[in-house]
Amino acid sequence: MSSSPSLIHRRRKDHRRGIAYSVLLVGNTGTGKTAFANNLLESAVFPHRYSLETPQLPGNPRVQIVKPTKVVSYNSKNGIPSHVAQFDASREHLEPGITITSTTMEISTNSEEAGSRASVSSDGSSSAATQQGVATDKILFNLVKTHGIGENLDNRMCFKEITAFLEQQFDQVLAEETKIQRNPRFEDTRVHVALYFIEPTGHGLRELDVEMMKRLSRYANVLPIVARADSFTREELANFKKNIMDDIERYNVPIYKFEVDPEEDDVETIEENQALALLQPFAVVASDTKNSDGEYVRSYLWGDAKIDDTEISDLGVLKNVLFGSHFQEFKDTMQNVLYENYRAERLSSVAEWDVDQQKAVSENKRDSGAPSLSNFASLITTGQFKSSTSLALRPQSETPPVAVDAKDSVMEDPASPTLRQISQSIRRGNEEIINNIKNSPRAEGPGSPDRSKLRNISETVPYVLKHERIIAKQQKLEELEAQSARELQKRIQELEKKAAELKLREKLLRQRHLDGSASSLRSRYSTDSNISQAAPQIKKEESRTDLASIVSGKA
Ligand SMILES: Nc1nc2c(ncn2[C@@H]2O[C@H](COP(=O)(O)OP(=O)(O)OP(=O)(O)O)[C@@H](O)[C@H]2O)c(=O)[nH]1
Repeated sequence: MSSSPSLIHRRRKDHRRGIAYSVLLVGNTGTGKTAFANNLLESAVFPHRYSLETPQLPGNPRVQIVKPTKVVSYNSKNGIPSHVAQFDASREHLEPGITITSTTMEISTNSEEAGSRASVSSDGSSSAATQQGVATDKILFNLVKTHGIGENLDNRMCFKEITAFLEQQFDQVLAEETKIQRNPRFEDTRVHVALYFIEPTGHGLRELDVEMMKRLSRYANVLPIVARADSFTREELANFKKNIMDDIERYNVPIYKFEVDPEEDDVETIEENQALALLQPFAVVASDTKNSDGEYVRSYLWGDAKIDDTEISDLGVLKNVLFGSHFQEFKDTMQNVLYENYRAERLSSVAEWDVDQQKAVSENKRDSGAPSLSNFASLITTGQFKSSTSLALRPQSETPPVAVDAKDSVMEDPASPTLRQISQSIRRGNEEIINNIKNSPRAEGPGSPDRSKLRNISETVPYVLKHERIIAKQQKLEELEAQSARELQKRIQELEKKAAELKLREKLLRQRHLDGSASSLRSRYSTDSNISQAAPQIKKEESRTDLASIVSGKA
């Protein structure tokens, strides 16, 4: 396929800015994501949560930070979006829910490295750089990291925050694509690869792992990673890897598999992919310590282990897969499979709103040529458009059901007639439009109704997406407010309980004080020595009864 001049122009610009590539590190807290990120970049870019020192840059002159770490999730305290705040690793655990951060770096590769690192793609052809006909020397690398997974009592919030973030990156590209006038400075931040760090339990996958990987795989190529692999003996590691892969098969988790196509792939690619498939899940050992030779090592009581040693860690292989052999493959799969599916679903849903609106207008015998924006506005005001109903296909699940909160279950309730109706009519409407366009060449005329429907879609999409984001933020705020109200209520109850306890104590003390005065009175005025001896035997319970009756009874 020949490239148009404008496409070539855009590619040249991309080349100048660097090829955008995003990797997401997800996993429970403490699984070694930060150490791994620093090892991946061979540079102390990221501070650890427990370390108060900001890392001294750079260990690696080829890595330049273009945009420092910032919070990109909508995570708020007092209703102020935290993405305006700078990220502070030592305070991350104080935030509710989880935090997602993004750091953009420019990785320079000299021509030799560009040849070896980013040249061989899965189909044996040359990759990103050479396919574009220019020598690549820059990758605009966006590293996204999650913080705080597994720290909350209820981890359901994590799923929502991560998928909302990934979805938002897709939406931004979709909105940009449908604009008549595109922004030449638009930055594509869609995630190409998600590395999911599995805790080294030695057993297999947990429900959280299965659910998280399933959700991630709708938006990115997911690679499961065995974290802190030095926790195992050789045999234990082999067993753990096997258990993980068995669970992935059993629960139908659509991770990225290094599959081969004997008809398409050359022998070398087939052998490489087969070896990588056998190695999956990659087991990594990470460290922030360097030995005197400048190599990253983990120093144990019994000696040092080099983290690049392929005998003990798959880190080197993984690096090569990410930046070398599968660089282009990951980009292509995300764009051509994951994003395209998402886009088709999204546009279908928007098309349906338009179709419904036009139907409603024609039923009311009004002009059906209303502009899309007003269609959209009326959808919102009439409540026909429910932003929270994402119609993207859910992957088939055999997972044991994970409890979802009430709002979720309402949103995703298959029995919900509105959602089902919307979904069915979207498909019908969309198929109809596509069929009409395919079957009738005349329909491609500038004035045809299908053409105008498509134009309406492209005009409507950015507004729909923007509205959805506003609604999502509003929902998030409401959730946070509800959470604060619950916490406040709990605190009030605790304080009331404490106050009651204090009151009781005060009463007891006063009683005891009165009892003390009574006994001293008795000892002072009583002539009978027995009475004064009996007085200290008054029990605590008795002290609560009427002092006068005790005194009169015993006197
Ligand atoms: N034994 C072992 N320890 C590791 C490994 N990688 C990291 N660690 C240690 O594990 C601890 C946590 O590592 P981090 O890299 O901060 O973990 P993280 O996943 O980024 O943690 P959060 O920032 O809380 O999400 C640190 O003490 C690391 O030195 C590893 O491969 N093996």
